[in-house]
Amino acid sequence: MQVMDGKRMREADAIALEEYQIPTLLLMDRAADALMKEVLRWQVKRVCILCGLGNNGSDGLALATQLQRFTDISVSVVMLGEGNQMPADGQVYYQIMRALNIRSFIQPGLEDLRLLLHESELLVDCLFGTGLNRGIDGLFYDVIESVNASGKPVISCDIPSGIHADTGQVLGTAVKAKVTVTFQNPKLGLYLEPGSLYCGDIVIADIGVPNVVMERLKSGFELLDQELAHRLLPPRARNANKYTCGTALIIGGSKGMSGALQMCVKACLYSGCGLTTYAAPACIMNALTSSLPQAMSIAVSDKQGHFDNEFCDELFKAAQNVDVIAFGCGAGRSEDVERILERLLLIDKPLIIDADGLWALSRRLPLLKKRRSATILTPHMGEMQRLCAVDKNALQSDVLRYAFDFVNEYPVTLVLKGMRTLILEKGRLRINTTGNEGLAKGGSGDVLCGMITALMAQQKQAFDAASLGVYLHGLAADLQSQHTAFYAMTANELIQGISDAFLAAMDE
Ligand SMILES: NC(=O)C1=CN([C@@H]2O[C@H](COP(=O)(O)OP(=O)(O)OC[C@H]3O[C@@H](n4cnc5c(N)ncnc54)[C@H](O)[C@@H]3O)[C@@H](O)[C@H]2O)[C@@H](O)CC1
Ligand SMILES: Nc1ncnc2c1ncn2[C@@H]1O[C@H](COP(=O)(O)OP(=O)(O)O)[C@@H](O)[C@H]1O
Ligand SMILES: [K+]
Repeated sequence: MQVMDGKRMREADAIALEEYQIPTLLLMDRAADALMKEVLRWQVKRVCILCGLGNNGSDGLALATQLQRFTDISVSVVMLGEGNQMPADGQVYYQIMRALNIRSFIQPGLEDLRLLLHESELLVDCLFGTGLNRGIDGLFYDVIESVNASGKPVISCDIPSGIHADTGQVLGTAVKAKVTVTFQNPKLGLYLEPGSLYCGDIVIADIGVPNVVMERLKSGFELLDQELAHRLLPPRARNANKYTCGTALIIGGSKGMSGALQMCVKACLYSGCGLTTYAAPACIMNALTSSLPQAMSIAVSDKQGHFDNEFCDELFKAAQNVDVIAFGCGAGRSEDVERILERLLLIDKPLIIDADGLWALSRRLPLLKKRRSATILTPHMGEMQRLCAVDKNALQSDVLRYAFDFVNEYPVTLVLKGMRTLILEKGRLRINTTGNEGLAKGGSGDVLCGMITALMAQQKQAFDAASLGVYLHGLAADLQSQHTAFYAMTANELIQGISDAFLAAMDE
């Protein structure tokens, strides 16, 4: 499923009209059908629809007429301007609404509005959609604040009003919805923070723009959902052997951080890698070997609890002989760790860099340009800030631009971790749909690194391996959360959930 920006959605509507003779009015009727379906699920008797002055508001008027014609729900409409200020299609529904005697309030005072919201059981937010293009103020601001203060459940039409469709930013204020019914294709802003925190559950409704139109408008943005994940699963032949399933070397750990490496290796073992070897400083080997009997190990002499670069010959020899290398989990920060990363970057093998490996990389970014094999980076927002050398606010307010700038400059697959993890390569973006707040604990990222390493060893396509790893990691958390409280979830539970995640993804 493609994810769209506002500009492409407008183009889609225009092409539907001009080349396929599909009038906007028909699309609006379908949009209103989809909204009505959602309203009916709430089993309420009194609904208030708040309408702005564009097509989003017109969808709201269309919904009002449908609810009046097809249900016994009592409908009230709040309009933030006169009927003749609406677009032509909206005026059609406005006239029907008048003829049907639907209760409507044009620019009501705030006290009246609050009373109306209070007596309603469900609100439908049709103030702004993809046309929002400046900060919200004046009456619109007060209305949105009143909607949020009412405590009533809200269904947003297309996108919560106040959220920018392309960036997910709040322009002044925004409606907090329980559900967003988004039309044709989901909008970027529904998945980027903070928009992702305002939209509630997302329902995607086909309103009848022909598929050929949407395919023509290739955005390069894709929703990482069950359908896609299923397609990305690496085949496992009946006559597979440990070598055909890929070999991986995972390098990491340091004094006090053996757990990070252990989680990463375990996740790799649980995710289908044929042969997994890990390399760690000798001082933590005892802590690892008994808990990782299925993996092979290389002990490297240590220097104050970290790898000693002088004694890494066996490690680099092994690195030459595996399909994939992962570096960083729990490796700590030292000059030797930086040296080791430098040497790994020169090896012509796929390389996954995580955690402290990303710290070392941030001081040696130009080396990425010399890479001849795939490189996957898995930063969280803090690590991304360091890689881009920007402050938190700048990154958060325009995360996609920074992420695309990065992959345009460096030949990498970028896994930008967060509530909705983003996977990027030049010109391509996938947005993950799995995962939950149970993952907000140390160790979750190490598990992800191990899973991506295993999938890379098996299918060798960095963008796909990274995407599938992110999807399954979130799905493992979602499935585990059916019987484990978010509070109680640790990397152990997550690893235990990997098998169920694979089974679910294998389901057609
Ligand atoms: N165009 C089409 O063919 C269809 C559009 N649809 C709906 O139309 C929406 C997009 O419609 P529009 O492009 O008319 O845009 P909107 O309905 O989002 O609103 C745009 C109007 O609000 C004004 N505006 C923008 N920001 C403002 C602000 N901060 N304060 C006050 N006024 C502001 C604009 O100048 C414009 O007049 C979609 O989200 C979707 O809900 C659907 O009806 C399906 C068909
Ligand atoms: N609230 C959340 N919702 C969804 N996923 C989350 C949430 N919090 C954390 N995660 C996921 O958990 C992982 C955490 O990674 P990271 O911050 O590197 O953890 P660690 O410190 O354990 O390595 C990422 O994959 C991230 O997407
Ligand atoms: K809206």
